[in-house]
Amino acid sequence: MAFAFVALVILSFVGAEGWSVWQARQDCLDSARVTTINMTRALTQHANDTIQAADIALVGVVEALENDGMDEAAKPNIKTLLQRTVVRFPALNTVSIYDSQGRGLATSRTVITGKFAIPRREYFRYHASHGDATAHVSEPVRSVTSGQWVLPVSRRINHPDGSFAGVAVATIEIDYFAQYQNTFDIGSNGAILLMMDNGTVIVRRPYDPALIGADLSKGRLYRAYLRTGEQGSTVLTAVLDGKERLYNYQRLADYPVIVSSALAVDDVLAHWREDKQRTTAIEAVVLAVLCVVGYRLIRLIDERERAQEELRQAKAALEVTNKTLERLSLQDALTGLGNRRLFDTALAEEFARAVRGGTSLALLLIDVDCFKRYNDEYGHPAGDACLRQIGDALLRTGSRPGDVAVRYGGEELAVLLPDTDEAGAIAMGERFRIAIHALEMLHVGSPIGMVTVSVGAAACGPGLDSSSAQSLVDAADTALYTAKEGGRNQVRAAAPRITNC
Ligand SMILES: Nc1nc2c(ncn2[C@@H]2O[C@H](COP(=O)(O)OP(=O)(O)OP(=O)(O)O)[C@@H](O)[C@H]2O)c(=O)[nH]1
Repeated sequence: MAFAFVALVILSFVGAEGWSVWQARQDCLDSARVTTINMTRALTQHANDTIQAADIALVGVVEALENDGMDEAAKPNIKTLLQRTVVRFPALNTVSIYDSQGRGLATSRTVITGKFAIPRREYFRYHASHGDATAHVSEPVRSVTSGQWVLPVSRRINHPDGSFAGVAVATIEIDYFAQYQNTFDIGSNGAILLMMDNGTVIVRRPYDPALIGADLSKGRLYRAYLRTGEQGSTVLTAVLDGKERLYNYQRLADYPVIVSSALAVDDVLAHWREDKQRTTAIEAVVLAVLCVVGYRLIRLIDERERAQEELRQAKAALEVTNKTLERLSLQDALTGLGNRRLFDTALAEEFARAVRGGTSLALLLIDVDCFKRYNDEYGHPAGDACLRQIGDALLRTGSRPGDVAVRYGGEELAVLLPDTDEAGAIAMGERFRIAIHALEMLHVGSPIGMVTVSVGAAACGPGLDSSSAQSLVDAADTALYTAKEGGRNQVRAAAPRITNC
């Protein structure tokens, strides 16, 4: 029972613990998901605003060029316009103008490090072949004017007749995005990614220049993006570093760029794990105390129940012993009949019952005839044996269950007969006398040579006064005396005065 209790407590604890661990893990991941959603939103807004700033700058530049022309005379003004534009939009690295052949016409930069021409650039070829007047965001490239990694945003410049006049390009330093990414707390294993919507990396945190321009279109995150659409969340193990992360991603509304932020599952759960270890240790101690106390308590209850059971058994044994002792204390050891004590108690009870119930009560006093001579002739032990046989005969000679047969004293026996009148008492006395005579025990000292008894019978009926019990005994004794006087071996009733009382 105590072990069952301990097992039950431990099982309940483990079950509840398992459920709460799962629940707490889910809660942590849910709140991390909200964090990544908010981060992604801020990063998306920032990327959108930055590209939009470049686009707005280009709109002004292209408008001015298309209105004022791009000939040699306009060049100084163009340069000033470009430099002012860069100053107005701090996100911009450079704003440059290229002619229809891809040759550099003007740039906001004062120093040009590379070859100032872009005929092979993807965006140049795009604008040369597309007449649309929208901004074009290209994959990151190394700037031809500064050599830095930049994100080009470009617009087509048209001649008045709508033919291709060249390209205006505003570049945003990749570092500008990287610095903004660094303002977020993503733990030691989180990640932020800005990529083209074809899977080409613009910049990633942790920063790695080797990753700029890398193709992640085969990656799991990109595949998740393709599956779910413009935005979503997912838990993935990154191919780049093998870390399991909770990702949130979103495509910019106006530009072909995707932003993703991610927190490592290990980082997310680290705090919780620390707390969990602490609380689990405390819970384990409490559980252990509970088990020990509960175990001891149940052992004590068991022991108490055992002690109570032993006590119950001892009490039952005692009751049996008491009953035996009580029976023995009321029994005559020689004849097995009741003893004088039993007679006195039974007489008082039966007499009271007869008074209460208005019934009759009879008493027989039975005395062995010439027993002194029997003893003298056959010896005292033989006398004892004779008395035993007489006792047996009394018990055998069908008295009613309520009758009480006792050894009244010495060789004198008595039988109390409830609800019996004088006639009944005489009849019963006769039956006893005959039964004893029928034993045919030799007695040379007796007038008829056999053991016989004399019986004195007395009875009393309704209207008794309760002090008359002794009168009944006296009457039976007198009757017995009369039987002896009358020659023994006979039944005599008491004088009418007694029996009709
Ligand atoms: N063996 C034996 N004898 C007993 C016992 N109790 C009484 N006696 C004897 O019974 C005898 C009774 O003798 P008495 O009272 O003189 O009467 P009786 O010889 O029977 O003569 P009557 O009663 O007149 O017929 C005595 O000798 C007692 O010793 C007993 O338990 N065992």
